[in-house]
Amino acid sequence: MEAPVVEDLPGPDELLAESFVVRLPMRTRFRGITEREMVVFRGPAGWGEFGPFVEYGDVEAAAWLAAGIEAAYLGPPKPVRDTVAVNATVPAVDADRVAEILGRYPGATTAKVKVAERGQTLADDIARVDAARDVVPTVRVDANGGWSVEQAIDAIRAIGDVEYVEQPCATVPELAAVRRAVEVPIAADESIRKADDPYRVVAADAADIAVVKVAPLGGMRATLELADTIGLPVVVSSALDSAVGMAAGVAAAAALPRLDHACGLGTGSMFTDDVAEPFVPADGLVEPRWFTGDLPPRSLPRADPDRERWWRERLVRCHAVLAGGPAVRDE
Ligand SMILES: O=C(O)CCC(=O)c1ccccc1C(=O)O
Ligand SMILES: [Mg+2]
Repeated sequence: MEAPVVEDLPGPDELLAESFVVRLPMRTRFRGITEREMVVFRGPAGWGEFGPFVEYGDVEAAAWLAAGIEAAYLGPPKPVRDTVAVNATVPAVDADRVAEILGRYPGATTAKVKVAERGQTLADDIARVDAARDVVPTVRVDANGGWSVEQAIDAIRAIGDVEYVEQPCATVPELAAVRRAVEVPIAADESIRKADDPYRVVAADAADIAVVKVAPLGGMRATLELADTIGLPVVVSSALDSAVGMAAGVAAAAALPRLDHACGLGTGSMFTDDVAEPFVPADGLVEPRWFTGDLPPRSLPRADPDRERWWRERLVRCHAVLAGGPAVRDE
């Protein structure tokens, strides 16, 4: 794990002093989940989020805590733009639901459509992508590593023209093989977000675009640093963050010297409730906002008490990882 992002790592009690464990129900199943839980906590620079997916081990999850601490203690980096274009995100739903989902992203001209979902067929993917093409001019797809090289090549040819294909296969060599075989640009997501070495993607010529997510990369500044050194155009995307985590994603996107693609920062509309006013696009754009004041406490969607305990204990363990305590590894 990298060095802590703030000079003096605040203690776990301080992080939890003004914090809430929240549960955000989702409108539509996404990535196999129907609700998100996370901790939001307040520091001198505003609110930060700690919401690693529940299956992540403590070492991987510690990067998410580093990102939350950066938000709460350092605040956002200096922006270079006032607005960030966002894509609509379409889960692996039936084609007849696509228009309704796209309706939650007012003015968005780019849709990211999930494909290669287990239990579905290529025909389902094509129908879903075509339904999105009926509504927006630009469509990208995200397979989340669900295809073999052969399947990816066949599917990409069958799906036809798209802006790019995100993570068609699970591994870097597979991405490189697909990229050599097709004309369509390839974006790397998991190969950056979950990799020991995100630069392997570049060394292997495996991608045209890097998808970057602030929380798993350990913060806004770490994301800007990666974007600066990786030598690929980047797309900043959410990790299904609450409005507090989204603020950090939007802030990172707003601070990038160069940003050519719509970002995956519109997922606030997937929740039926949020910890603060969500980032809903207007004309396909979101504006940076930073949460420093009181969050509306009575309307906060709180998690069950046993889940609260689980999250607080998890935060304390991840804090120990950041503090460089006894060496721990995820299996
Ligand atoms: O990029 C987007 O449009 C939304 C974010 C998204 O798809 C996502 C959200 C949480 C976890 C993984 C992913 C992903 O890109 O695979
Ligand atoms: Mg992805």
